[in-house]
Amino acid sequence: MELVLEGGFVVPNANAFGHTFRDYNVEGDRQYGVENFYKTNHICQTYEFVKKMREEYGKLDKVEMGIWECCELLNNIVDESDPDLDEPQIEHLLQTAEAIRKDHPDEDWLHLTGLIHDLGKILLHPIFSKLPQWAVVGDTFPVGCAFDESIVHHKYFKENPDFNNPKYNNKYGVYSEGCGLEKVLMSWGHDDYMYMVAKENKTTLPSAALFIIRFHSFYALHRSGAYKHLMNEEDKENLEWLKIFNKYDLYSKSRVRVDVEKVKPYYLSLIEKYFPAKLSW
Ligand SMILES: O[C@H]1[C@H](O)[C@@H](O)[C@H](O)[C@@H](O)[C@H]1O
Ligand SMILES: [Fe+2]
Ligand SMILES: [Fe+2]
Repeated sequence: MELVLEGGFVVPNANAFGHTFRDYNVEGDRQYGVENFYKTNHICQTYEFVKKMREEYGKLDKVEMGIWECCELLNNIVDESDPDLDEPQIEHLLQTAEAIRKDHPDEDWLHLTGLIHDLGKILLHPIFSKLPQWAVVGDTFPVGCAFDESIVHHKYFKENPDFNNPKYNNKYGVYSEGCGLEKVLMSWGHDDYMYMVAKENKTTLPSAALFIIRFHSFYALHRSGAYKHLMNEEDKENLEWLKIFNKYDLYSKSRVRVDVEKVKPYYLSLIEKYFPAKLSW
């Protein structure tokens, strides 16, 4: 009973644990850990915290390495916020990229976006002083304005200091109608970091790719349609690509293995096309 979409990527009806995807309410050890993760995440991600992290990690002075090198470093990293997957991250990157390639064979930029979208999780590695999980993974949301009800485990925001700050706890907060997501500070994590890395290292990927990387965990926007009042025209166009991308990011999380050595030459050629050989991280 699998649903077949246009080109050939088959959307499975269960995640790696045999549950429906993104179900934050099923009972079990994994879910317990995920809920605890969001509790800390929602309490600690404040406007001040995000500003500090963007400043520190925006320096990109931690290490020099290539894109593929980083993929390999992610080999032992497991994301504790994810209710659908507990495989090492490199599997997820290749599964996403390969699923996109099946349905959109000519959009090579989108294949590469699939491969690199989660590379920011390298912040969990000891070379980045091993940031805690709550500051790297999980869904993201704007800070500096009210936390929308559609964000997973919303109740934990009550303990976030910004929740009671009148500067931040209303619809627009520090932003204005149609100001553009470019200007919006998002909770700190792998998305914003990888966006900075790609941009500052002068990738030639199109703007839709950078948008996908930066906002792929922003489910309140691309799944629930919240925060639309902050978007500008360019955001609206890019959001369509993000929605296409999300299907592969989410539903390729199954136990299907990818033959790394077989697909590696193809991805190395894309990396060469869109990135310098070494990047500053
Ligand atoms: O748990 C997951 C995981 O951390 C993903 O990488 C992120 O993009 C998702 O938004 C999140 O729900
Ligand atoms: Fe992600
Ligand atoms: Fe992902």
